[in-house]
Amino acid sequence: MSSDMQRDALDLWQRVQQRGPLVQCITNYVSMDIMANVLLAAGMSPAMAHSLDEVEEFVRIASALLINMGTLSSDWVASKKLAAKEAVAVGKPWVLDPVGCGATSYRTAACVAMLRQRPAVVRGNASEILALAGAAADIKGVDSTAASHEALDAAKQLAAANKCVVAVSGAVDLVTDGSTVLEVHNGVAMLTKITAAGCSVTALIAGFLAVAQPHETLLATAAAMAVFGYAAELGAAGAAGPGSLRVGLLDSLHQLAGAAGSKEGRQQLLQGLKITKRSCQ
Ligand SMILES: Nc1ncnc2c1ncn2[C@@H]1O[C@H](COP(=O)(O)OP(=O)(O)OP(=O)(O)O)[C@@H](O)[C@H]1O
Ligand SMILES: Cc1ncsc1CCO
Ligand SMILES: [Mg+2]
Repeated sequence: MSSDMQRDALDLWQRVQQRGPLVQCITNYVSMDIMANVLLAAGMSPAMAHSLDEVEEFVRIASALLINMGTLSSDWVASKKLAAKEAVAVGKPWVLDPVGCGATSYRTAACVAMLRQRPAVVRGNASEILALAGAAADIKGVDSTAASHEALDAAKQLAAANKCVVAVSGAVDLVTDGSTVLEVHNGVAMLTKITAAGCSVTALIAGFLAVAQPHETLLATAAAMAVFGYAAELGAAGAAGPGSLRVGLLDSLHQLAGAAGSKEGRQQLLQGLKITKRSCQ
């Protein structure tokens, strides 16, 4: 059975396929390859551009911007701040991935400083979102030690205080604007064994925002997470482990990009995308 939310998510995915947004990624050394491949398989155009000398000009030609705090260093922080400021100035949506927030004081402070640059969406794992909200949080480097629901109050507080959407990834992804909470029930646990799966889904969110109206930000974020998780489910069907899941995920994303163009494909997507409104907000 499909709901209005499934249909709206499908509509956004079709818009992504029609427009093929250019997503500028200021990311980390680990995620560059898989992130670019995820965006390409999803029908978008990735560009990894982080030099202080060109970030502002690049933001102006991009459809949306992703800023990721992995493999952090001070020169990159300067680029990230400049790019975020330009994105806000020219009205391009930008998305923050606070990788490893809470692991060191330097990283936490850098993530909090980026939060002040007005991202449209923040997507992190539960430990990262707890730390970003200033809650006592444990994190194992860049890996979460908490479940998504444990970070729901922190996510709602962050979203309300910063007028943005906050997404917490996990077994169930939670997406909130501070009042409404959407749940995404797609994905497979083995995704946590592929490095930068979370980084890649955050880049996908940026691409969805490029084709969404500002009032659609909450659903566009959930839709990106649902498409990614559903592709992982399809890719996991024939996978022997994380290596073949990584390949299967890319192949399935490409299949779902094509599916947006046929009646049977759209039916498959309506059945596969599992987005619901959380009843107990
Ligand atoms: N137990 C699980 N079951 C199903 N899907 C999961 C599970 N845990 C995570 N996922 C999915 O895996 C993806 C990555 O989420 P995760 O929380 O692992 O991100 P992350 O910690 O930021 O990853 P990374 O730092 O490696 O990029 C998301 O799409 C999420 O829905
Ligand atoms: C493993 C790792 N270390 C810094 S960034 C990154 C990618 C997953 O977040
Ligand atoms: Mg991460």
